[in-house]
Amino acid sequence: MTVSPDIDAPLFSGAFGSEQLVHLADPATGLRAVVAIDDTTLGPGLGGVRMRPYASPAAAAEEAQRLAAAMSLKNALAGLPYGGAKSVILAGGVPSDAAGRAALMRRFGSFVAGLGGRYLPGVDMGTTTADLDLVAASGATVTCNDEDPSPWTALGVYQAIRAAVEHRWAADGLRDVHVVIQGAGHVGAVLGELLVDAGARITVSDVDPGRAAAVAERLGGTVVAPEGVATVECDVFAPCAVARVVSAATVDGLRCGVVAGAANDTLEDDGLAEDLLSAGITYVPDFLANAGGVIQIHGHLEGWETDRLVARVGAIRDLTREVLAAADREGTSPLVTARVLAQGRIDAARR
Ligand SMILES: NC(=O)c1ccc[n+]([C@@H]2O[C@H](COP(=O)([O-])OP(=O)(O)OC[C@H]3O[C@@H](n4cnc5c(N)ncnc54)[C@H](O)[C@@H]3O)[C@@H](O)[C@H]2O)c1
Repeated sequence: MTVSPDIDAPLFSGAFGSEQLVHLADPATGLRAVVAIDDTTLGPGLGGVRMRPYASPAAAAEEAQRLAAAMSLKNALAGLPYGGAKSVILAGGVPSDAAGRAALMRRFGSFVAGLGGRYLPGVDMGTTTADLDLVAASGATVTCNDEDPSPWTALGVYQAIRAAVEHRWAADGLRDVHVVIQGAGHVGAVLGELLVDAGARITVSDVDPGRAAAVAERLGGTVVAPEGVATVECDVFAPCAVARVVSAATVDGLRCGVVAGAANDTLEDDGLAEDLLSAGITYVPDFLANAGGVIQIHGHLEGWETDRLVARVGAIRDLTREVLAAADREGTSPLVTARVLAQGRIDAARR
């Protein structure tokens, strides 16, 4: 039998890396989307809907898969009953008018409903709670609600920073600790408040200079230009803006003792965790530090009181301490330790 090269050729490197990879297309509304369900061992795949331009459909699928895999680790490490998933909508085909966008979101919702609850979508970069209401109107179960999870994400990052500072310098609290916050948005601005309330000193950077200035003025911090943010001498660098801030090009320029922030995909590749270790920089894995938002989503679905939510998000501090101590003992990077812990929980549930 001859196999057609077209059939035999791999689609792209990670084509079979997810439990389920679904390509959605609806020419009538302009919808082109990919849903990556990474793993549902612990429960339905929880993860946001991202909408942005992609260079190619393969690039969109690869991003969905990579982000979905990170969601599996995040949910498992946080002890939540969810697997990991993510979807991306290719912005190139999305109509610019409100009615066209609404029709596309409804169609996306009907596709997601057809997955039978295996995927629980929420808000992510480029989508809003209004979009997700339309997705829900088509029968899909969605996880977002009117409460913005960002303050809870900020609280989790704050707890991770506290733990990392205590671990790194055997310090008691954050008094006079200098934290550089990249991104004065929903998470960064609240994180700044928590840090300053705890006695820390902050430097803020944002590509929107007005936003950085407003936060710095309100909290008594200073502003640094976006180009220079990663090389400021400080105790803690907190990336709360874009992905892949720590890269082969930037890692040698870092002048901090700790990297801990909200941005997903902080490291350009996993090997950089070893470089940070060799440079004596304590790295808190992003999927550990930024889990406050998914904990809030779960708490909302379960009807938790605020006290319970504060305690669960606060537990990120203990977990960070455990991960950093175990990494030291094992002589590995915290990324490896956190990943092994999260994967171990998934594997144990699978048995
Ligand atoms: N919001 C959440 O609950 C949550 C949860 C998990 C992870 N995250 C991640 O945390 C990060 C921040 O989330 P957010 O909700 O605060 O986003 P946001 O859009 O509200 O804020 C991001 C800010 O970063 C700024 N920015 C963009 N590029 C920049 C650059 N190169 N240098 C400096 N500033 C830059 C933007 O102008 C904006 O003010 C994102 O990477 C997001 O994926 C957020």
